[in-house]
Amino acid sequence: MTILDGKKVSNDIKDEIAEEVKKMKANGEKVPHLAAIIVGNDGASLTYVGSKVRACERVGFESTMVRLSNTTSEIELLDRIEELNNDDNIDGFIIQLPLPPQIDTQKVLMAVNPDKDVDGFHPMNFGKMALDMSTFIPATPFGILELLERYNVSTKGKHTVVIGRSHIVGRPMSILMGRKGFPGNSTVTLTHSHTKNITQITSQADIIISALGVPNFLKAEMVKEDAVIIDVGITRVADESSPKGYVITGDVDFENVSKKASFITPVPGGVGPMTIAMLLKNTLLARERHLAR
Ligand SMILES: Nc1nc(=O)c2c([nH]1)NC[C@@H]1CN(c3ccc(C(=O)N[C@@H](CCC(=O)O)C(=O)O)cc3)C=[N+]21
Repeated sequence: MTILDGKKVSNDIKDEIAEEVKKMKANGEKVPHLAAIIVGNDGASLTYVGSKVRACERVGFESTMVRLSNTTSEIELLDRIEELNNDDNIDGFIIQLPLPPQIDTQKVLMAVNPDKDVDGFHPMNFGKMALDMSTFIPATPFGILELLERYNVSTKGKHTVVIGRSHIVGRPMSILMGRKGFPGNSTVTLTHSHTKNITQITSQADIIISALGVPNFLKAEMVKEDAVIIDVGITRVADESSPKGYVITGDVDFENVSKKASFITPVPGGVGPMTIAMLLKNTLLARERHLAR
């Protein structure tokens, strides 16, 4: 069994990006600048955006965090997006999800200039991804592909089962694993809340990508020997014995499933850190595209 060490790989990627930034600086070029809009005070969202800002500092990017109150109207948010779209200093930006209920998420994501959409959530970029055109690939799926690639995990002709059809993980992942090339060429099954007899499906899988958000959902009885297990779940479970008062728990019963797996991602230290590294990678790409405009 091999642990797919997202923490380590993400650090390697950050080092590679930092090298690129050094070269840009040596050439007198402006460094990439990422902005993040965060609406409200959700603890987990603030933690993630904080990690993104710190990651920018580490690789030498500029970053801007735009904090808006929980009562922000859709119009106000659209105005802020327009400002970032028109701000020549900003190469790329993200709107941290989820958004409060008074805001129509799809409408907001459609307002982002596709050339600055480093999350890859705009329908134009999602469509390009589905059509194998060059674009921003959403950071979490992109991170999973990168992990599979760097550990040379074989995907061709394998049966990949994706659990969860969210717009940011499950749906794009199901498209990407079935694309031509590596990592891809998989036969994909997308499962969700209406799937019947999920164990029958997961136990046939060569690769399982679980993006459900139900702690310890995937049990050893549900996976076959030597399966590849990618755990995208990151649920905070209350735990008074830990310093933060909670522990981050994945979708996978790691202790038991890891005994059967050929490769497995841990939580924390697996897919999460990769997400942040790939957001930086997309920002670097956005800087290059910006220069080309
Ligand atoms: N517009 C938008 N883009 C996103 O990419 C986005 C988002 N909204 N909303 C929420 C999800 C979630 N997400 C994570 C990023 C890093 C970790 C991460 O670094 N996790 C650490 C643990 C972090 C901790 O201690 O809380 C780990 O798994 O090792 C997790 C989750 C990005 N998301």
